[in-house]
Amino acid sequence: MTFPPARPLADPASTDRDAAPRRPSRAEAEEAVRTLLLWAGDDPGREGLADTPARVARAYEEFFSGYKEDPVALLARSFEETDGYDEMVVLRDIRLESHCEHHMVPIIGRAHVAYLPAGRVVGISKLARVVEAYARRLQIQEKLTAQIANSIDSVLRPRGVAVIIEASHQCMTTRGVHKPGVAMITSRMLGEFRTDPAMRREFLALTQNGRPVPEA
Ligand SMILES: Nc1nc2c(ncn2[C@@H]2O[C@H](COP(=O)(O)OP(=O)(O)OP(=O)(O)O)[C@@H](O)[C@H]2O)c(=O)[nH]1
Ligand SMILES: [Zn+2]
Repeated sequence: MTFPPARPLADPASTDRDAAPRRPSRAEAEEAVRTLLLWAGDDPGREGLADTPARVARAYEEFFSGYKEDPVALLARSFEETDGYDEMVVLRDIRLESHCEHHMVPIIGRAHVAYLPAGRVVGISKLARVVEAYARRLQIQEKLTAQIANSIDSVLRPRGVAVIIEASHQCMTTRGVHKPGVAMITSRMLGEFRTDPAMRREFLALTQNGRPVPEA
């Protein structure tokens, strides 16, 4: 099973007008940044901005590197020698850096991920890498939360998966409604986390201790 980008980019050589948009060249991306600099009211030719289009293109490669990641491959390697360990595995406070798909500005926060092993466990860094693979795309928080939980569920087939994301959206703090300090909290509970209130309570007790959400 693979989780490709929502709509894969077309082959650059394609002439099919109905195909998905082709990936532009780096030069075209830099030209687009120059246009935005002009739109902002500045002079892209002045010294301080001369290298900015190239820097922005590089930054975008980093911010949106998740499109190249395959979360299924990240989770594919699991370990069965656990001596029957079947309690909750929780990764708390995974730093989350994403970008909102409406305004392309940062979403900053943290994610908590848990699962209930059914015979197999996965390297813990891989759970953090799955968070990163989906976060480094254009997102809304609800979809990000669901994608993380669904991919762990479908690859690892555990007895349950729980994901909570607490994040601050720069599109709400630095523009528009200007409401700093507001945290958006989303969760997705699958399997026993959904059906067993005691299991859910234990996960919440382990992860929710009232610390403030990092500011965006
Ligand atoms: N549900 C959800 N909404 C989000 C997320 N990130 C940003 N938004 C919201 O998406 C909405 C987009 O609304 P629009 O009315 O199209 O955009 P806008 O005119 O810029 O709206 P304002 O932000 O209110 O100025 C805004 O309310 C954003 O706050 C997210 O992760 N989940
Ligand atoms: Zn936004």
